[in-house]
Amino acid sequence: MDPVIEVNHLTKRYGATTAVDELTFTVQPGCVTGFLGPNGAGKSTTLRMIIGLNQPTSGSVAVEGRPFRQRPRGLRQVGALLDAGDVHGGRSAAAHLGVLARTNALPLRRVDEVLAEVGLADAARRRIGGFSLGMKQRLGIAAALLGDPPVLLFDEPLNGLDPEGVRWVRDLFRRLAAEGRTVFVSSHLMSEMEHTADRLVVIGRGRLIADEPLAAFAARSNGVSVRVRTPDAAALAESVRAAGATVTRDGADVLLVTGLDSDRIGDLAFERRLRLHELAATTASLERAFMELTAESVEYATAEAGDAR
Ligand SMILES: Nc1ncnc2c1ncn2[C@@H]1O[C@H](COP(=O)(O)OP(=O)(O)OP(=O)(O)O)[C@@H](O)[C@H]1O
Repeated sequence: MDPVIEVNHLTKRYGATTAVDELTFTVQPGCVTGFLGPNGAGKSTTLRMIIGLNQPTSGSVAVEGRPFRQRPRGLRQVGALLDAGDVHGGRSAAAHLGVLARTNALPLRRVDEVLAEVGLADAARRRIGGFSLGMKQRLGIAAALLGDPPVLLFDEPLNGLDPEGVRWVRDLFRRLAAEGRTVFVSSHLMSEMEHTADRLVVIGRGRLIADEPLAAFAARSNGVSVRVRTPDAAALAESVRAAGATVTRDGADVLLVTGLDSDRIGDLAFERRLRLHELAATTASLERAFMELTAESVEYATAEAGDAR
């Protein structure tokens, strides 16, 4: 499938600060892509350039093959939640969305539809000023959905949501992706992305660190482990060792495997007709992969700054 968002050698400088540095990646439709990086890595700046709110210093961005324009059909092409706090507190939720619908030539019935979709139907007439951060996030998501767009960008959408809200957002993103839309979601926390994203674009200091499926990202890190529960532990341990992995036994039926990803372990078990009762990359290892890889980028950036002197 053709990529929907194409970021090509994108660079943004603010004076001496290079916020985004020669970034190149693509985002595909039909899946949730996480845009991950530590604070200040350049995620918001990149998202703003994708929708034309910031101009690149150099490089380019295309959405569905050409630079994105807000008008005339912007909200029908791309919906974005960039800053949930950036709303007029004196307006009601319905009035806020009503203004957006009118100024973008969208049918007013969409206002009630999206408010219902994000669970704010009962709060439609309340002033936004009295909303919790979680409700503002829901309202921002409603605004992104207003034009029923094929492309959706969300900057830190899980901020301020309670656990029920987080689950709801994850389900919503999955559904939007299953409908064939392009869903690009930023976060600075791997723990938020590991149950949300299918693919990851990871950046550090404005530079690309990884662009791959979540499982491949986990497997790249040294020391990443996959937890396997199997009644055939001894036989499976032998097979994965033979394939080059390191195995630690954790009780009678649990193996912790490093050096092979879960896809490969599952395939090996299938080939040897060994039973798997559980197969999961461990949470800590994904977080560790992220920390290791972003730490490397920081060292790299520092070394390079030294070279330039
Ligand atoms: N308008 C601006 N003027 C000057 N510097 C800026 C501006 N916007 C961003 N920056 C700088 O660019 C870098 C990247 O910022 P950006 O907000 O894009 O990062 P981020 O990954 O979204 O981080 P966070 O998760 O903290 O929002 C930071 O060093 C930031 O201070």
